Amino acid sequence: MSTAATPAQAPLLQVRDLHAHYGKSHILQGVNFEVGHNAVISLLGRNGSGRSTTARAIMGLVPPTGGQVLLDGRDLAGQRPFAVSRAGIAFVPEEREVFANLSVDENLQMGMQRARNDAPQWTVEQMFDFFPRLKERRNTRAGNLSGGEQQMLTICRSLLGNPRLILIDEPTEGLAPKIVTVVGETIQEIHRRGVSVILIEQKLTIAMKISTGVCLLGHGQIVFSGTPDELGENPQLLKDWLAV
Ligand SMILES: Nc1ncnc2c1ncn2[C@@H]1O[C@H](COP(=O)(O)OP(=O)(O)OP(=O)(O)O)[C@@H](O)[C@H]1O
Repeated sequence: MSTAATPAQAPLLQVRDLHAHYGKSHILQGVNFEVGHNAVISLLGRNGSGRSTTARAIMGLVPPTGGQVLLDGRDLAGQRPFAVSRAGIAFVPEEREVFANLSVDENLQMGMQRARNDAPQWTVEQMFDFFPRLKERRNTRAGNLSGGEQQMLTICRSLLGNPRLILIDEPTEGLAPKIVTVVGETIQEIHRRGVSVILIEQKLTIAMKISTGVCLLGHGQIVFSGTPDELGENPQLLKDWLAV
């Protein structure tokens, strides 16, 4: 009996030679990286290195001027943000996105309604388990929440949409250390549930702890891809491309 080798599974997301401009400024100059199924990839780099622009170009919020964004082999580059989100990529932007006039509960219901057609993977009660503070404030208008609470709510609403990949831009920016830990644990739980994550993060410690892979962005290109351990063994990289 022949024992044909099983073909290796293609990555969930392949970003290939991605370019983006703001006016005449050529910000992304051929970004290449991959995100596997069930991976947490941290995108690291100095301020202004193009991490947010990479996220926005993947989401179609900045139209790419070249390259591909392949989700399971299907090119999403140049599609509208709504289509990218329907295809299974959710975005949690740095500036928290909540419906300010709706309660916490109503915001979460909105997330459920925007879920892709697959069997729902998450419930509102689970969101409250992640962030009990949101449960306490479930009847509060989202506009009256603190910045950290709004961040939690934005993550929960995105998850309820049933994404295959969630892109989170600087989730811990401006949060108290205790909340930073909770956000880190939540990302680990998202990962355990089989959803891949791209994490844009300034705090190297948390990125190194929870990521399966790290990519360093410099001058609009990926200058290093590897495991957190490989990056940790290369202090010169950290010196050259991160402010550490
Ligand atoms: N809307 C915009 N119009 C023009 N230039 C922009 C715009 N947004 C970002 N830039 C410029 O593009 C470059 C990359 O910015 P980007 O926000 O992607 O960087 P970043 O790595 O996410 O850093 P930061 O956390 O500081 O935003 C920077 O030089 C920035 O000034």
